[in-house]
Amino acid sequence: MLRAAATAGFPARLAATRPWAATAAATRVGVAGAEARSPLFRAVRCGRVPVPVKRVCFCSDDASGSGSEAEAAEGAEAEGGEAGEGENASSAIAPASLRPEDCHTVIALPLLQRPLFPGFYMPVYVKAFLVPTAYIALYFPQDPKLLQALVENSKRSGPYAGAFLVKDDEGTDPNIVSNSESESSIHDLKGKELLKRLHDVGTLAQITRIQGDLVVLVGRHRVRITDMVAEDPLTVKIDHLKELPYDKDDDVIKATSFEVISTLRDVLKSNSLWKDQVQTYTQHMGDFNYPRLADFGAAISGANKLLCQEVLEELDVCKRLKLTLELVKKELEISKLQESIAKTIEEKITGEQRRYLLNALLKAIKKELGLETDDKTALSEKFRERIEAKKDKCPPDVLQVIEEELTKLQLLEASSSEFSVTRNYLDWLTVLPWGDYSDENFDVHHAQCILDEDHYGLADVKERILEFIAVGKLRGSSQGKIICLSGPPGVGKTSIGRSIARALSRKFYRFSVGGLADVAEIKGHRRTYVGAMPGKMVQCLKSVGTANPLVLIDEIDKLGRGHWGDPASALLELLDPEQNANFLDHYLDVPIDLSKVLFVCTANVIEMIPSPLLDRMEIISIAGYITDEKIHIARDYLEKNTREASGIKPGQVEVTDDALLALIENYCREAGVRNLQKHIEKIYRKIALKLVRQGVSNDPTRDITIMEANEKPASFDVATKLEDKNSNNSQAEDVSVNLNPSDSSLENINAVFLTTASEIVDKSVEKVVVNESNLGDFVGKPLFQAERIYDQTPVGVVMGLAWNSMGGSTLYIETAKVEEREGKGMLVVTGQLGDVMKESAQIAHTVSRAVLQEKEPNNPFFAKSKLHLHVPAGATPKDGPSAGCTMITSMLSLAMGKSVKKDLAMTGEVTLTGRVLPIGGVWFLHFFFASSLVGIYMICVNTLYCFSFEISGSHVSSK
Ligand SMILES: Nc1ncnc2c1ncn2[C@@H]1O[C@H](COP(=O)(O)OP(=O)(O)OP(=O)(O)O)[C@@H](O)[C@H]1O
Repeated sequence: MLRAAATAGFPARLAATRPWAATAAATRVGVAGAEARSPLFRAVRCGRVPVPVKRVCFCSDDASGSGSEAEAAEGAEAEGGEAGEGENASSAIAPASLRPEDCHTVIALPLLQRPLFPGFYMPVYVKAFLVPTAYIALYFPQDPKLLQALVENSKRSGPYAGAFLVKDDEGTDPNIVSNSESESSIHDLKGKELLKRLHDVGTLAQITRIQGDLVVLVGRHRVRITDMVAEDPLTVKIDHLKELPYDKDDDVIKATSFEVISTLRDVLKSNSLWKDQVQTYTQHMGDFNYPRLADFGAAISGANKLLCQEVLEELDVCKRLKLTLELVKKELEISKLQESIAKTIEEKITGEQRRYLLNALLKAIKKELGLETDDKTALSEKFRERIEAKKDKCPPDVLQVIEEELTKLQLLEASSSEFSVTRNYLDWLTVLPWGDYSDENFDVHHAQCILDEDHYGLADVKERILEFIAVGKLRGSSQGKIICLSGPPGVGKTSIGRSIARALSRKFYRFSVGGLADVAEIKGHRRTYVGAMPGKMVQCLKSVGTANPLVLIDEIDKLGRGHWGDPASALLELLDPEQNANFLDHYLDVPIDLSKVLFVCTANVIEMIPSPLLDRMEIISIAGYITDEKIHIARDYLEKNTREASGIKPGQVEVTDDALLALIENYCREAGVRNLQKHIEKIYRKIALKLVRQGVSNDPTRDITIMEANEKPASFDVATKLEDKNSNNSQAEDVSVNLNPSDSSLENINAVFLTTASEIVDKSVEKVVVNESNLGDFVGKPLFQAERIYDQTPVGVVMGLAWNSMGGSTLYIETAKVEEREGKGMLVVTGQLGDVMKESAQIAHTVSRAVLQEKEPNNPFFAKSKLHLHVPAGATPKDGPSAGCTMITSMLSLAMGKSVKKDLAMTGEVTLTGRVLPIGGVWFLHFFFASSLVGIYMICVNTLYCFSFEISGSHVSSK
């Protein structure tokens, strides 16, 4: 098997990619002084063509004919001797007795990778077994017979063989390194088949040594195969080829050779690898001549084998030089590319290294100058500084924990995960406002002002808050209390919480517990968890920076029921004044005093608040607003805020009282004012668009522009302008006309002018008026229609009151007689009534009968009449017992033939004995009905009434 001679000291990689390099390494001899001796090397290094000097050449030189055979043999022996130093001397080849020119029959050696050039060495291995690695099977087939024949042949007739490049299989890319498969296939070929695969032109190679399976060849001159003599090993007849005669002084040849040398020199400059090779080769090159230069260039280039074979086959020296020039030029390009790649990579590496070094240097310098300590020390110092300021107020056990953690921090590796856990823990511990309380303001008048400033009405609520402040003033400190504001959405619970904080000069923090299911949100995670965080209360203290803030816990009635513990119980610990002086957060692991925190909770429905929590709270109910209050809130608070927020000036818009009333009655009937606020915002957005479309800009810079225009010394025809401004409102900027620099009373004129200009700006805008008639343009069609369907309620029809999701509404209860006959007394009900309401209707029927019996004992109406009771809006399901008294009144009205007052509505459950039960949420209904239907009275309040009915004139009503 065949192996490249990648000898020690020469990288195998290089041997694989540049066979000539491997050759050089295998044949390296002492090169000291070679550079100085070699004319070609000097030529290449200096860029000048040296004068050809006759000298003894290492190998035969057919082209120049210089050097005797004896000398060549001597050189070969010297080489062989040196290379084989310390090895078996019997393996050395005896000096050739036969002159190369006399050698006409040679063993043909197939070369797979590159042709052998005259004057160059090529080591080959001839092995009897297959080496599976393609990369070392470079030059020679494995063939025991061949090796034997070569040895015998060299002893018998002379140490010569023919080295011929193998042709590629058809369709094979010559640029792709052949694999061991194709190599092994060539070794299977014998005789003519092998001959067919060889290039005709090759090199007569002198076998300088055979040592074991290593055969060292040196190229002598070109030969051509003429015939086959023997098949195994393949022996061929050859013709000796000589270069065509050429003129040494021919300009083209000279110029081409100069260019080759100059290119070689350039390559040499950029490629240090080449320098080595050139040194090695040039010392054995012998005299300089053109054909040798061409061979040299081609041989050391990394060109593919076909291009090299082309050079080998070319006998015209000038053409050969040109071919070589192409190859070395390509080599130069590759060399440049190599250089740039190397440079880029080097830059990248050195850039990073440089930055690293500079950073390290900078750190060291800063440390040396005391400008910066290392990370750990800096951190510790930061934490110590923070806690130093609070040392007096901070509880001793907390100080001890901090100290321990700081010591631990110093011992930990900065890159360890525990370091970051400790650092975060210390960060939280030191940032909390230990014992840091804000000064409270117990001025009742001041608080009253603030509460009135922020909210209209709510007298009870404000009174309760003032009481709380008064107690705080007398005690000297306000105790941590839990106030719970309950009421429908949008009645101002959250905003009152904010106002209380402002009134007391406490910091305000709000968090919602609606849907909160994880106890860790309140109590924090244990520090051992990845990404652990303290609970909401600790976060609150960090964010407000004082230990006595007002904390608003929103939507407490919507607290979730968690899988990870019970949030309600956790909240209990937080809110309970008995427990919260030592509130323990899982993350912080040291007790925090929350007893000075004022907790305000909000809830829509207090029934939904867990009872242990409710037990500890002081409930303040906010019922909702009646129409009158809503108008005030809308006018004085919502409209004002919205106008400012939308950048509209007060003079540019007017929303009439009618419009506000219509808005409240037909669009925003709910208890709160959030929806009303949204509608007002909608109106103002539309007005803003309208104003901008009219070309209005409330940008203050426009006024300044006008003022600047007036600062010029100029006179102004005020009378004319005043006339003009009324006739043309869009000319605010055109006021600097009729300027007369000679006018003496400029100041006065300018003053008038400024007033005029601002008036023009104001007057140029058409005021937008929103009234009842155009309200629909701003907020769309009304959502609610008037519920009154009778101007005068007929006999058997009574207005009732009902509760719904919007708060409440009125509904009519109608009773009609279907037929009257003896024994037909019965009741039919319709109107999607639920079971409770149906039962209520039956009760009403019985009670009515009893009442009529009592009032008009002779009236047989109920005994004889089949009645139909209907509650209109049949598509809406209705249920509940509270329509009892309304139904009785309706039936009695029919029975007695007397109508009910038109402005009378009622509600209340009636027992079978005729007693009216208290109604839940009467206050609620009161507000709605009083706000929506003027003149309707409620007859049932929270006290227990005995049912009676009154007939006044032609009317009937219950009492
Ligand atoms: N009496 C009032 N005077 C002035 N503005 C009020 C009044 N009541 C409510 N508002 C305003 O109504 C808006 C809604 O109030 P807020 O958000 O406090 O309602 P809420 O009761 O907390 O509602 P929810 O239960 O949905 O949280 C706020 O802009 C608030 O300023």
